[in-house]
Amino acid sequence: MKILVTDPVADAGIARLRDAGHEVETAYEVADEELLAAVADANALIVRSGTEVTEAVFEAAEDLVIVGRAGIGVDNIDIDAATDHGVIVANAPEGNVRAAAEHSVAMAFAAARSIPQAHARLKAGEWAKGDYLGTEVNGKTLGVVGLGRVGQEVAKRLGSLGMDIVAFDPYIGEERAEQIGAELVDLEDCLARADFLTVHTPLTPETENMIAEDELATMGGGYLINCARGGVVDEDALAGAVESGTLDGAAVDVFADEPVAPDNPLLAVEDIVVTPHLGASTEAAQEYVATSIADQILAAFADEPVVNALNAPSVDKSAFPRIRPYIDLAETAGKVAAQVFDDRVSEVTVSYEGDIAEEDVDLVTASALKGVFEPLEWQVNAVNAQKIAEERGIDVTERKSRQTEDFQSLITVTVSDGEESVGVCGTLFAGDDPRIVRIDGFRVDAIPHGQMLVARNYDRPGVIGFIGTVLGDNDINIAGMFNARETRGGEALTVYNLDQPVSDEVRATLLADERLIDVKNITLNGE
Ligand SMILES: NC(=O)C1=CN([C@@H]2O[C@H](COP(=O)(O)OP(=O)(O)OC[C@H]3O[C@@H](n4cnc5c(N)ncnc54)[C@H](O)[C@@H]3O)[C@@H](O)[C@H]2O)C=CC1
Ligand SMILES: O=C(O)C(=O)COP(=O)(O)O
Repeated sequence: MKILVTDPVADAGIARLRDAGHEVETAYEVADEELLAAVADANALIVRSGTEVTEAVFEAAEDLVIVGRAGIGVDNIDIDAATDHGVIVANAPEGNVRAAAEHSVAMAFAAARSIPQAHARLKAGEWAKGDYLGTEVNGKTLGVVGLGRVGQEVAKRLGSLGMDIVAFDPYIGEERAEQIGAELVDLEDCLARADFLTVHTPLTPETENMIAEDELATMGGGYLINCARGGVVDEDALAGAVESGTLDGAAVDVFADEPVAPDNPLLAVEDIVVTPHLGASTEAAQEYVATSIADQILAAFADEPVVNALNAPSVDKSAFPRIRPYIDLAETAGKVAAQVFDDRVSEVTVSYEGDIAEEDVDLVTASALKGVFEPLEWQVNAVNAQKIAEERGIDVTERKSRQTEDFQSLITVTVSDGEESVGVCGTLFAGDDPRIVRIDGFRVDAIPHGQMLVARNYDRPGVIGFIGTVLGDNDINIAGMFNARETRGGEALTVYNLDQPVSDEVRATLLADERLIDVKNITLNGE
């Protein structure tokens, strides 16, 4: 497999991929056509914040399985487009949290004690001791906007240095805030009370420019620190507020456009400390995020759970071995159901009975949908199956029951057009041997494999012989068969394993016999 890396990541991550036998290619600072050309034959792409992963990238990269973000923020990745193209997007949300928190604390001190400004003057030979009178954090109030992973670590660190903590985060519980000693308040209160305001939200349509002129005026003094994302704080407004003395200073690590343009207003203001997006740039953080992304890419290649996938059903790693065989079984049952039904599907029900009903089955249901949709020739995988169902107005229902009649675990995929329906039940013999045990109510025992034929016929003497003769005359070898009937002389269903598919012509010959009701080719993988 080929992995393209377009932002610098730690060697340890690259080595892990190469050691697993994959080809890793680096192409830094590529964009537009160059990026599209580089990614065209890639199976995985690794980025940090420097690469814009747009819809065009997913269109150009037909074999792409996963985009790994070696870090947290994914605002540079079009996740909807990834989902549409069935590509997993995963990040490494833990590895650089401490690095980002420490940098935020460092930036608070840098701004409050004018460290970079004093440093520059001293290096230039000037002893400007009298020009700097700093602010202590001890006894002051820290306002945290976004009390997530990084925000909490900053709160803990600055709390231990004697600061009172107020926080604005509509999506965090009181209890969690209390545990770290933060008082949850509304944004207005947070701004008004903060001597230091530190921003730690992701960049989303909701947070874009959430701190602008009015909000800075509400602060009315103190320091603003932004080590989250440029674009959350309005750059012109911040430059203006510090320049005019509305704020005492600011420290900014992230910018709306990176690399930052020389005429960015924040660069021109003496009391704004800036760093070039260094929050995650520590050895430990980079090693952690690079190896975490490498592991997730290897998992994706092996069809194993991708632990930090942002657009795919997740599953607990320890539970995965238990559900793994059911993922394939559900896909098979879905494929058989769709091919036997052969009509417009508007409803899909996936039912779980027995032991499997106790598991987290999101991935199994997605796999069943993949099976249902695949014969219809849509580009489907477990990442986009649910979304495709939604977009096409197909109702998906999941049912679970711990009770089961005959099997330890049973999965039934039922497809319907709102009136007619076909259900296909699958189970695992001896824990890993897949069997189809019911098709449209008929009890069968079919090994789902390769090319199959499902024939519906009236239970009359000679029918099976007739089918065998027609197949034989046409050089189609029967590898196995199973016949089931409702009642003597009633309807019957026969499942054949064949060595090759039945042509339309042969099908027509079979259907010309009045004893036959229907004949369906079923194509599965695994030949
Ligand atoms: N400068 C750097 O190098 C680094 C920057 N980051 C950035 O720091 C930010 C925070 O990262 P994490 O803490 O890991 O994310 P997180 O997802 O753990 O926390 C974000 C918090 O923001 C809150 N939030 C979302 N919308 C909000 C809104 N409208 N108002 C108030 N709060 C809101 C969420 O509820 C959540 O608690 C991200 O933007 C990330 O990209 C992270 C690491 C390094
Ligand atoms: O992880 C994040 O969100 C960061 O902002 C770090 O960005 P970087 O990997 O240094 O480009």
